[in-house]
Amino acid sequence: MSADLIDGKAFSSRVRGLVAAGVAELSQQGIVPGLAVVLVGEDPASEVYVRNKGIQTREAGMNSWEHKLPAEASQAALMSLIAELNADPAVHGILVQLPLPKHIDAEAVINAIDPAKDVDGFHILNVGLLGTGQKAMVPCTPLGCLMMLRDRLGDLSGLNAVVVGRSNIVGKPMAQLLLGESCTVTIAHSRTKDLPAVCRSADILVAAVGRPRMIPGDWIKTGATVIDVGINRIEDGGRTRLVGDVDFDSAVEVAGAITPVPGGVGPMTIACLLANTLTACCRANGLPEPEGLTV
Ligand SMILES: Nc1nc(=O)c2c([nH]1)NC[C@@H]1CN(c3ccc(C(=O)N[C@@H](CCC(=O)O)C(=O)O)cc3)C=[N+]21
Repeated sequence: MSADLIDGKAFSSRVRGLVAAGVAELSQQGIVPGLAVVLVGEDPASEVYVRNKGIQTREAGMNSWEHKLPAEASQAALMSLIAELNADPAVHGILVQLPLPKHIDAEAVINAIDPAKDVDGFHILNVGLLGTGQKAMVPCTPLGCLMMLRDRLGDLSGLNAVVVGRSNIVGKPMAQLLLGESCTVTIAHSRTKDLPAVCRSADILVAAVGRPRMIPGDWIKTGATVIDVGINRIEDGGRTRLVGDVDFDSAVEVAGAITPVPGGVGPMTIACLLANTLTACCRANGLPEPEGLTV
């Protein structure tokens, strides 16, 4: 048996099409959504990623700004940039690329962002809104995963969902979203007892641990839907390539459906960033929210 592939690349291009249509509608009222991305320091991988975001933002018809600060930039300099972006009515979304250099208090920076412009959904206000089932800005990666799950499975209620990984960025918000869909949710992590057995109980398995190919096929229930959030760069015969947290070759034999890496969750993350920027812009202007792009 071989699992169906959940094509995140194709799905993300549909999402970006919906965003572009929403942006075009807004433009008739003279409104252009804008996303500001802040990058501190010069990590080559981050720069590639930030450049891709900029390209896709402009392709959707939105304004895009990149603010690059040197690695040694002070906390105060970063805070004053955030204050400027908060006050700028042309900026509807603010993303501060993580991780930040060690001398910067990342929590303080994130919580200084206007929650209405927090398109990453990392501000404590948005975390609390999501946790209490209220309208929030939802973190992009979990939002993209949920879109793919709904598309594949329709109603998720009553399904056993296991999220492996408890990060604030993916694991915890993913679990909240699945609970909101009435799944029975387990958050597993490095201290979980008998992780293989816990994973085998999952109808929906979301892997977000950041350890290359950690989850083999024999941890997966036959027919399960597997969402692989991991994007790990590994050495393979002198070359580097990307692999997920799931051992794709063995998992594909057991799962009912699985996201590949690359071409799965990654492209959906960027598409959802654009979706959140459109949503933030609509809310800022008191307009109805785009359909199919929010939870
Ligand atoms: N505040 C903040 N928000 C983020 O959302 C955020 C961040 N900081 N810091 C870095 C991580 C990383 N991240 C990725 C998104 C898409 C791909 C992506 O599209 N990957 C392609 C492969 C790209 C390649 O070939 O390298 C894929 O999976 O198909 C990768 C990585 C968002 N992040």
